[in-house]
Amino acid sequence: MDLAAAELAAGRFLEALGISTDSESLRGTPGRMARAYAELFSPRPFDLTTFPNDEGYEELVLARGIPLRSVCEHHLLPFVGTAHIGYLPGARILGLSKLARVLEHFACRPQVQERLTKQVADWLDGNLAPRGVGVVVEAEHTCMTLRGVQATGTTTVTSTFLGELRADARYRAEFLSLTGTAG
Ligand SMILES: Nc1nc2c(ncn2[C@@H]2O[C@H](COP(=O)(O)OP(=O)(O)OP(=O)(O)O)[C@@H](O)[C@H]2O)c(=O)[nH]1
Ligand SMILES: [Zn+2]
Repeated sequence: MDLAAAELAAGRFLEALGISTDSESLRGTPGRMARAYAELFSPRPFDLTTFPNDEGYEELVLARGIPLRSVCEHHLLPFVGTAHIGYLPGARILGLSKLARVLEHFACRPQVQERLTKQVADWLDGNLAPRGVGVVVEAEHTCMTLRGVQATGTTTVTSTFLGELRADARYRAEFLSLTGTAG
């Protein structure tokens, strides 16, 4: 990332939109814009901490209501909401915080909600080798609610189910019921 170049470009962007940055209050705005977007596009590294599933726990492990913030790649406006991420353990279980960290990892980039949902599910599937994975994301896209069609209050729901959570309707129903997304 080149923050100085981003600040220069942000200043030119505002100028082109007829927004003067001459006042004391706006003087630092191009720099703040550059730093704000840099922050939104900088995922924090994390360790994949897993433990042996010594007890042979076979049921759903589910983190509900994980806060989500990302940026839509079409308008670079935020979308915010919650994600529910769960898996059916195989030989290993995952450190619980990592479910939120995986989400953050894929959210910190220009995104579309469908891809984000699938990337989280595929990452868990590939790195943890669980028997099944489920990811449901509910988010408000400000490009759709604050501007454009201005569909205030609309939320978008996306989901990906893999393995036994895809194949076995009982597990999927349990996931949807526990997350309150069964409809
Ligand atoms: N599928 C999908 N679309 C998204 C997402 N975030 C934003 N969009 C949509 O991306 C589309 C871009 O459409 P365009 O017609 O190129 O842009 P636009 O003229 O600003 O469209 P309007 O928002 O309808 O005014 C819009 O329909 C947005 O709602 C997302 O996560 N997934
Ligand atoms: Zn958008």
